[in-house]
Amino acid sequence: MALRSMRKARGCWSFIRALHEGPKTVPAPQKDAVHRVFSGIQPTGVPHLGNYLGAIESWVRLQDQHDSVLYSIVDLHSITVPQDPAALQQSILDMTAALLACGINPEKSILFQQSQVKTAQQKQEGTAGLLMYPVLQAADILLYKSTYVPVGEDQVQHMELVQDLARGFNKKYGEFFPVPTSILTPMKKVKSLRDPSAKMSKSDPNKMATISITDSPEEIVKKFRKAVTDFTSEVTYDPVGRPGVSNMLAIHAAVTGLTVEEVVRRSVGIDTAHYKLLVAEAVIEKLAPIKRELEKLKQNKDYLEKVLQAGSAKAKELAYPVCQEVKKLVGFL
Ligand SMILES: Nc1ncnc2c1ncn2[C@@H]1O[C@H](COP(=O)(O)OC(=O)[C@@H](N)Cc2c[nH]c3ccccc23)[C@@H](O)[C@H]1O
Repeated sequence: MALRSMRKARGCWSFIRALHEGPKTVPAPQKDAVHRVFSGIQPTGVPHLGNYLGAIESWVRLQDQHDSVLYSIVDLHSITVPQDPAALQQSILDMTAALLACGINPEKSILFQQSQVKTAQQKQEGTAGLLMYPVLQAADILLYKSTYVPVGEDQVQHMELVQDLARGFNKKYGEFFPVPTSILTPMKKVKSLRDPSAKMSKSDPNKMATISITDSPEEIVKKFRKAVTDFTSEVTYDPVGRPGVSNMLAIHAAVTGLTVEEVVRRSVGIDTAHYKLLVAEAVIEKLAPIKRELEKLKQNKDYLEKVLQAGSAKAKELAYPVCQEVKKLVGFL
C-alpha cells in the first residue's frame, strides 16, 4: 500500500523544473473552479501565541467556510536546521495534537504530514536546489491547486514567489494553476514581548519573548509582567510610537474577541503595570481549554497517528491528478 502511494507521489516535483523550461505556448486547459484552502506549519511541537493568533485561529474558522481545506505539518521544511530524528517524530505528533486541540477538525480539514506526500520523489530526485525553502513552499501550495493560503505576515514574501511561479507556469503552459491569495488576520504579526519591533518567534533565544500555548499561568504572568513597554503609564494604542503597549492591546483584543477600541476604552485609568496582568489573565483564560484538550490528546498516540495517516492518504489523492496533469502539460506523459 505504502509503495503504491509512493509511486503515485513520484513526479510531484517535476513541475517546479518545468517552470523554467518547456515550450512558450500551448492550448489552455480549463482553470479549476474549486476553492481550496491550504496552509502549513513547522513541527515545532507546540505552537506559540503568534502561530495561534496569526494563523491557526483563522484555519479553524476557514474549515467551516470552505469544502476543501488542507493543513500540512511541514516536516521537510524543518530539516533546514539539524533535527534529532526521534525528537522530530515526537514534535510532529505533538504539533498534530496541538492543532486538534486548537480546533482543527479532521472531519472538516485534511490534516497531514508533508513528507508523506513527497518523500518518494525527494529520495530519487531531491537536490539542495529543489529543497530550497520558498520553492518547496510553492510546491506545497500548487500541488493541490490551492486558492487561499491563510498565513502570518512573515509568509507574504514567500507567497509572492508562489504567485509568480503560478503565473509563470500558466504563461508557458496555459491557465492551469489558480494564483493563490494570502489570507491575513488583524494579528498578522504578533510581536516579541522583549522587542516589539520583532515578531514573536519560536527560535527567539530569549524565552521571555514568546508565549507558548502550553505555558503555565505563572509563566504567562511572568512573561507579560516583564514585557517591554515604555515610560508612559497610560494605556493607549499607537503601534508606531508605542509598539510594546500596542502589541499587548492587540493581543488582548484578539483573545477576548473585542475590538482594540473597546479594550482601550475599558483600560482607561489603569496603568501599564496593572494592564499587563489583565492581558496575561485574558491569555490564560483563552488558552486554558486548549491546554486541557491537548493533555487528553497527547495520551492517545494511536489516534494522532491515524489522523495523520488518513490525512496524508487524502492529500495524496488530491495531489496525484495534479501531478499527472502537469506531467502531461510539460510533455512527460
Ligand atoms: N509572530 C507571528 N505573528 C503572526 N503569525 C505568525 C507569527 N509567527 C508565525 N506566524 C504564522 O504561523 C504560521 C506557521 O508558522 P511557521 O513558521 O511554522 O510557518 C512556516 O515556516 C511556513 N514557511 C510553513 C509552510 C510551508 N509550506 C507552506 C505552504 C503554505 C503556508 C505555509 C507553509 C505561519 O502562517 C506564520 O506566518
